[in-house]
Amino acid sequence: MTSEQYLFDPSLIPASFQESLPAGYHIRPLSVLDYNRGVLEVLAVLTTVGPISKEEFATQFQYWKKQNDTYYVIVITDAKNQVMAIGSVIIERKLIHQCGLAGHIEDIAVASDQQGKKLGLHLINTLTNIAKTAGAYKVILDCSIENVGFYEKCGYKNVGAQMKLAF
Ligand SMILES: CC(=O)SCCNC(=O)CCNC(=O)[C@H](O)C(C)(C)COP(=O)(O)OP(=O)(O)OC[C@H]1O[C@@H](n2cnc3c(N)ncnc32)[C@H](O)[C@@H]1OP(=O)(O)O
Repeated sequence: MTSEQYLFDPSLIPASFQESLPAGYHIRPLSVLDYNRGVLEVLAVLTTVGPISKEEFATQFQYWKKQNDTYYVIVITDAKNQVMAIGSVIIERKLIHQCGLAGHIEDIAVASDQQGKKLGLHLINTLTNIAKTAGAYKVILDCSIENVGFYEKCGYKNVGAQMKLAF
């Protein structure tokens, strides 16, 4: 039997983050097998996902995996290993701050029927810790006005404006 392929080493998520989750839930790196565990359906609570084949999912997963130390996508699963929540932090390598690292939190989604159980808070705490452990000097994110209160509960501060040019 081959072992499951994760996006990054699961030991980068400290046991204490696991232990503080509500009973029956598990937090771990994205797996290539999560395609069949509802990961795209969870992301659809955030925005349009579009049709993505199993092959396209695997290709994206392998691309992320090859960019070592850059893409950290985590999921929270239930007791049946079905995906209930997902989030990412991308580690940017800068020139400023002496070639400093900045974490960018992206694409946070908790399944509609799982919201309000602190899964979002656990995602953000875990992603923030991953960025800190990687050596980032800051973590930033964009969100709607409606979600500012959530991120404040996670310890983040509202410090500016978001600019966008959509194509
Ligand atoms: C960078 C980005 O991706 S921004 C996009 C974020 N994602 C979305 O908007 C998709 C749809 N929404 C969701 O997936 C979820 O509702 C999330 C991620 C916003 C929140 O996740 P949840 O698991 O429901 O929140 P969680 O239970 O962890 O809440 C933690 C605290 O924040 C509060 N909170 C949750 N959502 C909000 C909100 N929109 N505004 C104000 N406070 C909030 C909760 O009441 C809780 O407070 P408490 O500690 O006083 O009880």
